[in-house]
Amino acid sequence: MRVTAEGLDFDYRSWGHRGRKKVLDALTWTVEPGVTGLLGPNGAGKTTLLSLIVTLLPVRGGRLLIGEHDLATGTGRSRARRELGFVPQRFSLAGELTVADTVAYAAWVHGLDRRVCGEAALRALESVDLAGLADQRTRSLSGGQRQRVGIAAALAHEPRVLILDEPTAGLDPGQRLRVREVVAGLGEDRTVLISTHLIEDVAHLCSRIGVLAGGRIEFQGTFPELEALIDDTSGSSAYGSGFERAYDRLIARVGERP
Ligand SMILES: Nc1ncnc2c1ncn2[C@@H]1O[C@H](COP(=O)(O)OP(=O)(O)OP(=O)(O)O)[C@@H](O)[C@H]1O
Repeated sequence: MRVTAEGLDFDYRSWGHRGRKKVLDALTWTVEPGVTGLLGPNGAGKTTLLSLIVTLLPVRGGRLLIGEHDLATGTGRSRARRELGFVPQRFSLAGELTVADTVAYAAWVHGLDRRVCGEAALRALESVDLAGLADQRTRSLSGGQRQRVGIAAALAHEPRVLILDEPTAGLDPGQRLRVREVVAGLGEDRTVLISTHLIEDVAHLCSRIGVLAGGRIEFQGTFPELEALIDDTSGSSAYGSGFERAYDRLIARVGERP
């Protein structure tokens, strides 16, 4: 299932908040099935775009479609919500609940019949490789395990589109790798869109990449295509030369393109 933005505008002022005039400016982009990375400098509007996609913010200008469902209409939004799973940048888990109950509750909130929520939770936990911890209380989990519980909770109602806002931020390298492996598997039969600052994530995970800058998708393509934007004369590759510096260079190069 595709996510399609056509001429999408957004500003927080018309939404009653203080802030910069335009965050998204006639943004046009199609996210295809598989894992797509959304990159961009701090404050570029990545979380805003994800919030519009998952219907947390209203579409006021342009069009946004989840498959055929147009988020500008009430019917479109409610149909789209069944197809959407979302893991926000920060979320909290009720520490006293077990892992299985946490995910079963999320399934129930997403409208599944109470009688099938337990089964749905186990399926989702298997897909993030956490079925072995089903009976453990969430307060005893590591950061990476918590993140995987969050992903399972977003998956339990079997959405075809999964949106992850910085899923590996704050994790240690081992946990990051584990979350990455899980996300890669999920992209085999879904549309997965992840926002990230980590060039390692996009290098290892994303079949397609979009770079958000100046309110628009300034670059779309594969990681090697993005890498090719780095100055050839620097003689270094994005992946091999210090991730953060390389990331800044990549983003700067995208912004400089004619
Ligand atoms: N609720 C809000 N009210 C007013 N302005 C906001 C609000 N949320 C975000 N903004 C502003 O909108 C712009 C885009 O923010 P957003 O969080 O979408 O960017 P981002 O690319 O996700 O940033 P980061 O990489 O730092 O997470 C920023 O200038 C931010 O200050």
